[in-house]
Amino acid sequence: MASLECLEVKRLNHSFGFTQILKDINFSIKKGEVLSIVGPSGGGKTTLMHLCANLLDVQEGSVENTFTSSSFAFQEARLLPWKNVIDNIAIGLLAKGIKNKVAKKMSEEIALKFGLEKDDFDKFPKDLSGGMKQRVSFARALVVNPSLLFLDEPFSALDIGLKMELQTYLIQMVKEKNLTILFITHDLMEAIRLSDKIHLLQADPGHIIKEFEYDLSQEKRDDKFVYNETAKILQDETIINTFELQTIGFK
Ligand SMILES: Nc1ncnc2c1ncn2[C@@H]1O[C@H](COP(=O)(O)OP(=O)(O)OP(=O)(O)O)[C@@H](O)[C@H]1O
Repeated sequence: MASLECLEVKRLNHSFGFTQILKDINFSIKKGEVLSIVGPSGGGKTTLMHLCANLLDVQEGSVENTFTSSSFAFQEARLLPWKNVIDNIAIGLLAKGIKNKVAKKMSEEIALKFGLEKDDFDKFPKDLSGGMKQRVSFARALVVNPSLLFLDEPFSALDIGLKMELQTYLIQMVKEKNLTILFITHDLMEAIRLSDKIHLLQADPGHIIKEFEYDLSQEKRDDKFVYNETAKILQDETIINTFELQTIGFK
C-alpha cells in the first residue's frame, strides 16, 4: 500500500514587513523522496523551509504535513553549549519520552557511527571542531529515526571528505529507511548528488521557476554523473539567469 505521508505546499506567499519574500509556492514531497530547493542567496530558501517545518507561521496559502515525525539539521550545528556530545544527541529521544539510559545508549551508538570517538562523548560544544559539531548535529537529527528530515545547507562549512561521508550516510538512509528529505542548498552539485527533484527558486520575490528530475537512484550516481549533470544544468538558460552567471563569465 502506498504511504499516505506527504508534505504539500499550496499557494504559499510570505512577506516580512512590506517586502514580499515568497510568491505562489506550490510543491509536494512524498515518502522516500529527496527534494532540493536551490537558488541564490537571499532568495527565500530558509524562509520556505521554516514555513514547511512549522518554525514560522504561514501567512497565506497552506502547508500540510502528514509525516509522522521530522527533525532538522542546519548550517550551524546549533548545539546546546551546556550539554555534552551525548546529551546533545539524546535531546530528541528524551523529548519523545525514551528512558534516559536507553537514550544514552542509542546516542552513543549513533555517535560512533558518525565518526565521533568515545573520548569525545563528554566534551562540550566549545571543545569541538566545526566538523565534529556537525557530526553531532546530524546524529541528533537522525537518532530519532525521522520520517522527514529538513536540511538547511548542512554541508556548506564542511571539508570535502566529511561532506561526502555524511551525504553517503544520508543516501543509505533514504534507501534503507525510506527517509524523506527537504534539502535547501545553493550548491548545484550537492543537489544533483542527492535529489530526486530539484526546484529552482528565483528571487525577488522567491518563486519556483523551473523543476529538474533525476531518475537514477542516488547510490548509483558516481562523480562522473554528478559532474556531467552539473555541467549540463550550468548551461540551462534559467539557471544562468537565476544565479546571474553571465556577469561572471560562465556563458
Ligand atoms: N525574520 C526576518 N525578518 C525580516 N526579514 C527577513 C527575516 N528572515 C529573512 N528575512 C529576509 O528575507 C529574505 C530571504 O531570506 P532567506 O534567509 O529566506 O534567504 P535564503 O535564500 O535562505 O538565503 P541564504 O542562501 O543566503 O541563506 C532576505 O532578504 C532576508 O533578509
